[in-house]
Formats: sequence, structure tokens, C-alpha cells
Amino acid sequence: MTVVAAPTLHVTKGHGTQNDFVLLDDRDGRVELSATLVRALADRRAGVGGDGVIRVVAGEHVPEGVEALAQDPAARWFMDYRNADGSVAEMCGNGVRVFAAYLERLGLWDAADGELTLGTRAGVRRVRRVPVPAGIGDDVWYAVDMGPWHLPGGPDAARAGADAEVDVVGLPVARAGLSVDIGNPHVVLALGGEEELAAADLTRAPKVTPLPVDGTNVELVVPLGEHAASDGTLVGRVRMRVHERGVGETRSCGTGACAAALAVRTWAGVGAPDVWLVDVPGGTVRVSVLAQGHVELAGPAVLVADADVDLAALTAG
Ligand SMILES: N[C@@H](CCC[C@H](N)C(=O)O)C(=O)O
Repeated sequence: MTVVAAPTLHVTKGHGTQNDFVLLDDRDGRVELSATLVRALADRRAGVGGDGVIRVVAGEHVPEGVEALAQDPAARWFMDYRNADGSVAEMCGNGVRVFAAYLERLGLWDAADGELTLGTRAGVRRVRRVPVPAGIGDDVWYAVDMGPWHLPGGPDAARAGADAEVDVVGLPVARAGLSVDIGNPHVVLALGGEEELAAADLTRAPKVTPLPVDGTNVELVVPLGEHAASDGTLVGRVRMRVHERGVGETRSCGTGACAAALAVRTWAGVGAPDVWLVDVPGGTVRVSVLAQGHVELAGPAVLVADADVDLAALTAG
């Protein structure tokens, strides 16, 4: 890969339920997306600002993209996702939807032609446009098949409902948490109610024991009950706050919402809903448990700005 010598970098800013990203069209794989460049772009004062940076690159230009193409030759575009601290993450649920909206903007995908197949570090993912659920908003919604999920603690953790201890600043005692893998790592813990959720101080990372070697995202959830939708489907609802690995507290996390719904569904046991609305500080997303161990995430994706970044000024410090 060669470093782009151009003095400016054209970027787009987008978000999914206020989980915000700097998007980069590097379809030919010419940009050296170093951790330093990612941190500078994501910087909320000296840069564009975002929870992460997402690069669109043709799969053939990056090794992980080549792997995705081997899995499914339709995975022409690869989502290269980076956290705001410059670290690489396997997957970003909100990011996939924003990636799809960005591809539409770039003319690289048309939702009218059918679903989008893309490569991610967690494997191939599929996205389609879906109707916006009544009463939730008027943004464009996309649904993503997030692929397989599992409980790293296995059946023992499922039975116990926990496999980790999580200490959150602002809460009096450490809580039991359940690890959920949805392509990237999460630990979910249930709190007693809205007051506790508000009291949690997520300016510092919760202490997770044992901490997975690659770290983890942490979701705090308050179950809000269940209701029957107009078609009779049983729908569960939870409120969630999240501390993201490589970022800090964010206003939403798509993989985190999936992990939260899956953990609450595990705790609820037989007869629990397969469809969940997850309320996050930045909005609401929908999680549906699909057949064959897959889970679907649906929610909005919004592109808000385009900018030409002066690379010399950005990296001047
Ligand atoms: N916000 C994302 C998750 C981004 C990656 C995460 N911070 C990690 O390191 O695993 C989402 O919407 O899923």
C-alpha cells in the first residue's frame, strides 16, 4: 500500500443512533490508515470527531477482504472499522448500516437492486433497507444479518446467567455479567432500575474480571418488560448504556444492543421474546433473533456532512 500524497482527504460524517463515524472512500486501497491518522480524524476538538473511522475499500486490496471474498465472492466491499483510539475492531453493528448508506451515496450499491453483501473482520454480513417501525422516527432504516452469536462461557454460563464480575464506578457493589460474542466481545450486566443506570459513571472503563485478552465492550441494561406488537409478536424492551472498548461511553452500540438483547433473553429463559427494542441514549434499535443461531440488527443510518480534511493541519498537533 502507498501513502496518499494528496494534501486533502475527502471524508463524510455519519451516525447510527448517534454512534458517529468518519467515513472514507478508499475503494482502490491507496490510503495508509495508520492509528495516528485514525486518532486525528476521530478527535472531537482538533479533528472531524467520531467514535470510529470507517474505510470503504475493495476486498481485493486488504487481506481480511480477500478472506471475505473467499467466503462469498459477492462481498465486493470491505468495511475497515477502527475505534477512535486507533485500535482495530472486528465488527460494528451501527457502522455496517452507516457503511450501507455511504455506499448508496457513492453509487456503489442500490438498495432497490436487493441486499448488500459486504466483508468485515467478523465475516460476511448482509444488509437490506427495511420500513421504519411506526412511532420510532423517520430516518431511513437498514437491517443487518449480524451472523452467528455465542456465549463464550458456554452452557454453564447460560445456566448461571453469568461468567464475569463487573465493577462499575458509581455503583456500590460489583455485579455479575454475562459474556456474549457477536463477532466482537461484550459483557452485559443487569441493573436494578433507571436510577442505578443513571448513577453509573462510564467516564472510566468498568473493571471486568476475568478480562478477555483483547478487552471487551460493557453494556449496562435495565429490562423494561414485554408487549404484543400489532401483529401479535411478543416484543421485549430494554434500556442500555455502553462503554465501548477503544472509545469510552458512546450514545449507542449496535453489537452491544444485540448482546444486551441476547443476555436478557437468556436470563428470561423459555418463552422469552425473539424481538427486542433496545433504547440507547441516541435512539432505538431493533434486535431479532433469527433461525440458525443468527441475530438481526435494524436501525437508522444518517449521513450529515462532507468535508475536505487538510492533512497537514490535521497532523500538525
Ligand atoms: N459501536 C460499534 C462497535 C465498535 C467496536 C467496539 N468498540 C469494539 O472494539 O469491539 C457497534 O455499533 O457495534
